[in-house]
Amino acid sequence: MSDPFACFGYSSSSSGSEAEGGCSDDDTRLRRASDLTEACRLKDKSNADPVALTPINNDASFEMFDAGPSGMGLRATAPYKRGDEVLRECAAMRVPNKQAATSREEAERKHLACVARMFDRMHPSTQSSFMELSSCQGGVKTKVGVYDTNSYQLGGDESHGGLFLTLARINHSCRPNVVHCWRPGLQQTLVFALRDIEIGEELFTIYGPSECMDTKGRREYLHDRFAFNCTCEMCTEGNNNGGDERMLEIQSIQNEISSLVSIANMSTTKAAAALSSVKRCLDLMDEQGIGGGAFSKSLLHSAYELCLALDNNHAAREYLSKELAAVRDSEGIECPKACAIERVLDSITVA
Ligand SMILES: C[S@@+](CC[C@H](N)C(=O)[O-])C[C@H]1O[C@@H](n2cnc3c(N)ncnc32)[C@H](O)[C@@H]1O
Repeated sequence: MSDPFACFGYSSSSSGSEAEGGCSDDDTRLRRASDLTEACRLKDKSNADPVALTPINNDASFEMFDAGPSGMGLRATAPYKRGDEVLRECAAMRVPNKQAATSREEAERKHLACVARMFDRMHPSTQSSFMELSSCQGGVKTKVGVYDTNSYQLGGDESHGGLFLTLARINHSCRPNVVHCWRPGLQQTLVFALRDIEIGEELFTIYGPSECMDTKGRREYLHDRFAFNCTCEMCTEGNNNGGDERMLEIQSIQNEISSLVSIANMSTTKAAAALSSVKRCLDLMDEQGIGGGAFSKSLLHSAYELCLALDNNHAAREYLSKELAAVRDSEGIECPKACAIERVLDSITVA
């Protein structure tokens, strides 16, 4: 899977170097305690007796169900508040993304051999859970087909991918209600609620693309990259409520903001214009239902920098506080990035 937030200078799959920065993942306070020691009991497709599927949270507040055209999915069995931790999980399999090869065929052969080797190392019960997962490659289900359909990037450098047996059951939405985040310090992927979620609501993360696109662009991207026709709420709405126009305007503002080179040395007029674009973009994201922390934190950071350039420390502080809330909600309360922002917040003087 790709990293939908990488283009914002943020990575959903990496929180950067977690060994540094004074906040250890060991003392991360969880809003929802979790432990990987017990098997979770999830319901099978027929809705018959719950079946033990994969080693995940022993207090998981979700279950697996038949989500219709998108296959199996996970839905909430308890309400979540924005920022709640939904899941944390270790990879059942890790595979390097790029291996030295002289041709595409050789690279594919090596990839296939690596997945097969890693599969052989897994416990037989993990092997069966792995083979129960879906595959976007038609015909006979293969190990590599299952891996390629369900794996996520581990970290922003994209050197390795990993397959998580429970995360793999979360379907995609272009308007997700959860966000996943690889935490190198924990060597786990964590999933957080992007907004309040009610009992019975399906959990959706975002597989990509990393930039805002209209329905046609997103559908093409998802089809090319993951071989499915997206049936999510936003794609079904299309431009009914002006969604496509909003997404294209958001994309254009994001491009404009990311092309700003040195905010610190910018003229006041330019900085003020850029700040009003950022505000417009944040409003559009809210209207489009993608205003959750994972999407907005990079823009909030730009707004903070622009306010500093405009010598408005008060507003800078407000934007940085909002960014901190967004980071905590989407990466964890005491993730290293949140700790770093806290230190900067403390250093901003307001007259
Ligand atoms: C990582 S798996 C998700 C879990 C899967 N539905 C299952 O039954 O195990 C990805 C696959 O789910 C399906 N899927 C996920 N999100 C979808 C969406 N928005 N629209 C249509 N199919 C989707 C596609 O078949 C895709 O290849």
